[in-house]
Amino acid sequence: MTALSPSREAPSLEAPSLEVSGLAFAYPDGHQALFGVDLTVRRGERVALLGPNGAGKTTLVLHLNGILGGGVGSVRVAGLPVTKPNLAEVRRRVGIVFQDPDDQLFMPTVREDVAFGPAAAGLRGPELEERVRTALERVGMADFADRPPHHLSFGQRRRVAVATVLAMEPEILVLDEPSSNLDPASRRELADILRSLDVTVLMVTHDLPYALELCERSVILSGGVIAADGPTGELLCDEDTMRAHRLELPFGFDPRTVPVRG
Ligand SMILES: Nc1ncnc2c1ncn2[C@@H]1O[C@H](COP(=O)(O)OP(=O)(O)OP(=O)(O)O)[C@@H](O)[C@H]1O
Repeated sequence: MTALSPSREAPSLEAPSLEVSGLAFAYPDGHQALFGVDLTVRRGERVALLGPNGAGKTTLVLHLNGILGGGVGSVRVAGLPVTKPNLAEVRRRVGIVFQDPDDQLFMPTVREDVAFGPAAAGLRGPELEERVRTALERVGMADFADRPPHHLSFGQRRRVAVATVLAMEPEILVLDEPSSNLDPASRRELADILRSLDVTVLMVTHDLPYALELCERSVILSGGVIAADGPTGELLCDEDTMRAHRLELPFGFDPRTVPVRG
């Protein structure tokens, strides 16, 4: 891996990608959104973060790269505590793909959007070009490098948004509703891309079949606490747990009959 800056601290290879310990957080208006969340995600795992509306999923995700902070407890990314002095390195290690790709794409061309993060971190010349090319190839968008992002379809823009994050060579890729607004073919293609990546993934989703397809493990966050954590297939078959946390499978979908791909 190319060093982006001389001061960059190497991630600990022994540490889990993500360690959240006792995280409790109230918004400034006093609303308590998290009540002591413990979550460990090991290197290379793909984990779905499930839960009803208002459960605290976004609040938790915004703590992973320090957009929110100041509560109780701790978050570590590859061993590095998420604290103010570490924010630049934490934000390189935690790549968040937001639900709306237009929140992440703002440059005149796809190439410039994907280059933006690594260039801001100091990468230049052939190394930067190589980083951009690799990231776009990984999402199947190499032929679109010179196009303006706003000329692309929604599904293509989402792939480019994933590439902007991959270009930073993150420790963990966090995706917020990655399957939303995608047609069935784009949904499947994105699943194939995510499955092919050699990176830890935490995926926030209400799309339970997508969670089953992509993530061997799921965590249910409900009422600001982790209510369940286990193999996705088992959780989705646990009718009491599903009902208790307002999780519903699509009509006719039977998780017992879906083969889980590695
Ligand atoms: N800026 C804010 N100020 C006060 N309360 C907030 C704020 N943002 C979110 N909340 C509250 O915190 C709780 C958790 O919200 P959060 O957005 O984290 O849930 P979520 O699980 O991501 O929900 P959804 O599935 O609907 O996206 C909710 O009760 C919400 O109303």
